[in-house]
Amino acid sequence: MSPKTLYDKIWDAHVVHESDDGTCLLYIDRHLVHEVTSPQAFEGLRMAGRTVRAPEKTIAVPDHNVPTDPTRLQGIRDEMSRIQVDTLRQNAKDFGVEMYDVDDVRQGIVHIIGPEQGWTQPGMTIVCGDSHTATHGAFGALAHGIGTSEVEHVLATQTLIQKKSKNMLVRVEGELAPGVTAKDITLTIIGRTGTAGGTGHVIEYAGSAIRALSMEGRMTVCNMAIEGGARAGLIAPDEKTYAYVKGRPHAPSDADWDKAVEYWESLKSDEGAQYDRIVEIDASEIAPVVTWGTSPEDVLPITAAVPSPDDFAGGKVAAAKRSLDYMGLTPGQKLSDIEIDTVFIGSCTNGRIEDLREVAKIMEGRRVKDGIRAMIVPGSGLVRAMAEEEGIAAKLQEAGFEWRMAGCSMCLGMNPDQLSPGERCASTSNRNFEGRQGYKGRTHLMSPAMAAAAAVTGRLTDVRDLA
Ligand SMILES: CC(C)[C@H](C(=O)O)[C@@H](O)C(=O)O
Ligand code: SF4
Repeated sequence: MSPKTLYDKIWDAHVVHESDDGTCLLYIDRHLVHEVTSPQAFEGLRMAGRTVRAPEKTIAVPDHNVPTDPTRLQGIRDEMSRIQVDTLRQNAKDFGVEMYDVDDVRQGIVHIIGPEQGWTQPGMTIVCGDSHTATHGAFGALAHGIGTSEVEHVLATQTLIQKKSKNMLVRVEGELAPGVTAKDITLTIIGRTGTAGGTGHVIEYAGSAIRALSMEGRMTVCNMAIEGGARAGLIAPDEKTYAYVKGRPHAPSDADWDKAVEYWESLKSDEGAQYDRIVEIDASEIAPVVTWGTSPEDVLPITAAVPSPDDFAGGKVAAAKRSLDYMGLTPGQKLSDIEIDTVFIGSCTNGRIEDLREVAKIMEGRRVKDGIRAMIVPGSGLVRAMAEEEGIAAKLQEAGFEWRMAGCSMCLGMNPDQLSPGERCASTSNRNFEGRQGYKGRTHLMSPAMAAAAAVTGRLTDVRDLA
């Protein structure tokens, strides 16, 4: 048998049928559903008189539209958002799908609660009507973002029609320098390969720097695979993965656990497996980075200066000009001189407990600069509860942060947490597109540590320089 990649193995284990043109029907192990991309899918089922094929493998949670202040418990004021969340509630009830509602401590961003509740496990196929489903790949699960018509197909059949992607390997070897985190790794990769670098591929992240990351860090890396153009991101499971999954509400237990681990042990790319593309990165060369433009590939070390359109070629010249204009930046300006108005810590990229601990560590003995709006939005009710129990929440509030309830929040402008026109934000989220965080809002992507440093000084700041 020829050597297989991790992607090949999970793929092969889930093919139900293959057509002559290579189109496959894949069995889906887990289906995560949120309020934005599911209403028409459930409506389609209803009109066709169908049921949900495997409600026990389906879980619903509202996250994008929910306000993150406690008033949401009295009902959502915005009509569109209220209708979407009410519709999810009704659909979950009608079709027998479990839902973590806004008053449930398990509620949170769909990609945070999947792993947290043990729904996400190695070797599984996982889908969600959301592009950042790639996050779950950190467990060695094949996790695809899908569209609403596919959501309907999966609800009805528990299968997905897919063509196999190519294999891409991103190997990050060596040790990270102090102040450099998983977010810097994933942004640096996209800076290097571009937002189209992974097109048509599933990326497997490997190498000693990836192995050294916690599960939280690995989720941060896989979360942004989609920003690098890939169909999914994957990391082979290991002892850290098993330790994270073990004991979670939906994880296998007792004899099932042993059987599961035995299978998970086989989920590694074989020696000699072929990749269509290989990218190698030296971890020791990665710096704390920020984005300067309106694409996640616009990445530079914080020690650099704002580029000039002349630094680019082809279509990128005009794109850079437009970006700089939108971002209100001048070529040659030092990145660390850029003043910010807002700091957002949260999202499915960096809203986990480890991220909040990192921020708390940086804020030790420091305060949010006067006049800066800084908010922390835990990725789930459980992350929030854990941070409160550990005393992190109180410390961060004392340091000047707002402490919110779980949701996508300011990661995208679908709920009340938004930037005003022209406002500039140091953000731990994953997209810096025009208007992403609010009309004419300006986003700089970075790690939680770097966002905390920006909160202290009121400008983009090298976390290594904090006095
Ligand atoms: C609203 C949803 C469909 C969207 C996605 O697919 O990613 C959102 O989560 C995002 O991050 O832009
Ligand atoms: S936190 Fe942001 S990126 Fe993640 S699912 Fe929500 S809107 Fe999408």
